[in-house]
Amino acid sequence: MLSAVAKLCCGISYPHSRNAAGRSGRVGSAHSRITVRRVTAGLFTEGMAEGPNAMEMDLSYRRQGCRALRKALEIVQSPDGWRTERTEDSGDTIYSKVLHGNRKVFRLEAELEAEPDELYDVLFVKVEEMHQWNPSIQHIKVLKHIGKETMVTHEVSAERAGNLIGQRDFLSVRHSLKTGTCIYLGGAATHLDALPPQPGFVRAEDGPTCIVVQSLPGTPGRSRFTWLLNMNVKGWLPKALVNQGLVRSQADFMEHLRRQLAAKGRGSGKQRGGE
Ligand SMILES: CC(C)CCC[C@@H](C)[C@H]1CC[C@H]2[C@@H]3CC=C4C[C@@H](O)CC[C@]4(C)[C@H]3CC[C@]12C
Repeated sequence: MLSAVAKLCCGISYPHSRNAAGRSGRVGSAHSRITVRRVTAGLFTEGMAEGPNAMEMDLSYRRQGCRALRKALEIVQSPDGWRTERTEDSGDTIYSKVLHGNRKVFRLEAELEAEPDELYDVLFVKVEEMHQWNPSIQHIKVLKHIGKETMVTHEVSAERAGNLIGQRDFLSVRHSLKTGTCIYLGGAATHLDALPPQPGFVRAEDGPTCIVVQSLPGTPGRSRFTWLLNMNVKGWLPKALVNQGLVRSQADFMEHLRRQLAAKGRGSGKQRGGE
């Protein structure tokens, strides 16, 4: 499953280069494949990139996004070493695992009242609106779109998010992948010359992180939601406090996401309630 997704991830990100590589027959070594991609990618990002450097940058962000998703999936799908951190009344469970280098990551498993496509819309397409329904976020700005699947975003957490951790900002590459019944959202910290760390802000690092949303066979309108939170909040803070804050913000996020999905449902007449 994992390797299939990893292949899809890279394949779908470069469908045009895959065709070009196929036509020219240069699919032999990894090196020749990369060469073909370099040449063809620019043709399809016209209008977004200016000049050869910008083209290279776009390609680099695509690669970073793809790699982030692949790495995050590796972590989230690894079967061993998870312990239950917390079970919510909603049925959500948060598991944690300590990775090499002593980094603790959190995996949240939930079922949601929404189709994968709806979640794709709320969490990826309309990412800039997230602060409107999630008080842990002060603002999110898409700084760069690279095709439909990849973007570079700047995120600022609200002062109250994570309680004692304090406000943070993040610069991330976000990459998405849709298959028939599943959506994958991956992300990782990145760099953008135009947005170096801001004075007065501690720049935290998100990722490799991912959200996987799968439709549930036999229950239309519901999906299974898996979220890997893998964050270096930076700064000098006691580990126990950081980990507590992270679990808390993960649980809070779900509460607000559910509320938003319910509100959207009512808006479109899908659900009745509150009258
Ligand atoms: C503990 C403190 C420092 C931070 C608390 C806020 C955390 C939970 C916030 C800050 C930025 C947020 C992320 C911003 C952007 C995205 C991309 C989207 O496609 C899925 C959700 C995701 C991945 C958010 C998850 C929640 C998030 C990580």
